[in-house]
Amino acid sequence: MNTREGLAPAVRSILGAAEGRGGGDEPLDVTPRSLPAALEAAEADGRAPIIAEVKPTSPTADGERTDDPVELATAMVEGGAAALSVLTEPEHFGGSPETLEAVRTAVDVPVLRKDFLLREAQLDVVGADLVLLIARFVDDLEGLLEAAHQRGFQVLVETHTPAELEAALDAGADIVGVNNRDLANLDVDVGTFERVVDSVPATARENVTLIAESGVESCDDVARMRAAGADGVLVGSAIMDGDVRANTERLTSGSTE
Ligand SMILES: O=C(O)c1ccccc1NCC(=O)[C@H](O)[C@H](O)COP(=O)(O)O
Repeated sequence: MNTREGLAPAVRSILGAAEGRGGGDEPLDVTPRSLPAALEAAEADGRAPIIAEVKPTSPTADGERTDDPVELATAMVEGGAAALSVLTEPEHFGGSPETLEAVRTAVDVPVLRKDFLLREAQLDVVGADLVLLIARFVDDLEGLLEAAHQRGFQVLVETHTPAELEAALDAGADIVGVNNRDLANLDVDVGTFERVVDSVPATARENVTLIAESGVESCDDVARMRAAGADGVLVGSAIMDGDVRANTERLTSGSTE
């Protein structure tokens, strides 16, 4: 573990649970749907490149959404989402590997497995088009990134600081997220993406797909992330809260109504 110092109790609890979770029996071999291609296709089609997240609950959410995750996911795709993110973390986010499997079967867009993966065997629990590795929490980022790539996964390496972004690029990440949510205290500041991306020379980010994560609520927020260099914008709460299809449509179409 990189460091747990100063982490919010909820995040310490998430990591404790992640350490105790097992893995798969043998290495998976996945054939992924391309995230960069899906983001580009959305743009070419006049849609903002949104990765919509099926997040039944979270430590910062009020209550839990109990409707069928496959119906939610399908509504997100009908609303124009370029890709989906599906929580598989069970204890704090109400997700499961089975949910991801069912969603991935039902849709034809790339699906990210959103979880707190710490060890190689945990990659082998369920197939997905991408897996998330959080730079702050993974001890051997380069090793786990390579292990995921060997299985065919695309990898979204999540960062929050300039140092983490540089470490992700040094480790060979080609899809990098900047989380506007600080996992130390769960505060959200949508200026984080701009500051972190600005701190790294443009040449270092060439050929890297950049994803802005968390705290995006409005079309103005989406436009702001895109102007700062985001190739895709990952949105959870603002889509999960209310009519999922209408919320996705609003953000992908850029409508301000
Ligand atoms: O969302 C949380 O409450 C949370 C708490 C502790 C660790 C991680 C958490 N979220 C992870 C995420 O990255 C978000 O689910 C994702 O970026 C979407 O964020 P949002 O659009 O703000 O729901």
